Amino acid sequence: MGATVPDSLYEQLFAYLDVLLKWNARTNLTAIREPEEIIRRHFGESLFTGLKLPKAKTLLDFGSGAGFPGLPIQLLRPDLMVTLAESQNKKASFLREAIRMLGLKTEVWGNRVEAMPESRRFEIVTLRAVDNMEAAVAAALPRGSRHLAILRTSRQVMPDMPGFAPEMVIPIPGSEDQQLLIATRLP
Ligand SMILES: C[S@@+](CC[C@H](N)C(=O)[O-])C[C@H]1O[C@@H](n2cnc3c(N)ncnc32)[C@H](O)[C@@H]1O
Repeated sequence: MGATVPDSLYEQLFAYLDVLLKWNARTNLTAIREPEEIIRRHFGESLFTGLKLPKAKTLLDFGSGAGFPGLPIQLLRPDLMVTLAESQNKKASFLREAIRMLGLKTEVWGNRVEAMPESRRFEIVTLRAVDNMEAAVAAALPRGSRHLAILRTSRQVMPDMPGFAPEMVIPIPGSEDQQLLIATRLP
């Protein structure tokens, strides 16, 4: 991955890691606590996703948690208008702080995605590790105007995605069975 993630990004990624570790020591943002694991799993999978996504102007990260995959994607693709949707207050507060500290213009929607005005649509919607994938995909469908990008394990049942066709399933390098599913809206 080092060959494709620009060197200029590492300073920002380490700054993000630093603030995440500080917040995670006193509030539970992510169950993964080891910095090496955070880099490998959270950063690695998010950056891999960012490298594989089609060109677009807008992206919604559905249930962003501590910012994955949306925030590393934002760092990798500063041209993209990224919205991080996170319904838990403390996680949304962390995301606002990380964005301020990194000097980004990323939007945080600190509520459930279902509460967004119906008119809000995004070219790409990403979903990773959301608790109820079926319900989340159902809520994500009307928000995605072109693509859904779902990080899932190969053992999970393929979600029902009416109006979308699975286009690519890409294994995540270095993981046991994680994969990136990209689905495209049917014409
Ligand atoms: C298990 S965490 C995963 C976070 C992150 N995507 C990751 O991969 O580390 C799922 C997050 O989705 C949030 N969430 C679940 N349903 C949501 C909804 N409908 N709208 C906004 N956030 C939601 C939860 O609050 C939780 O923080």
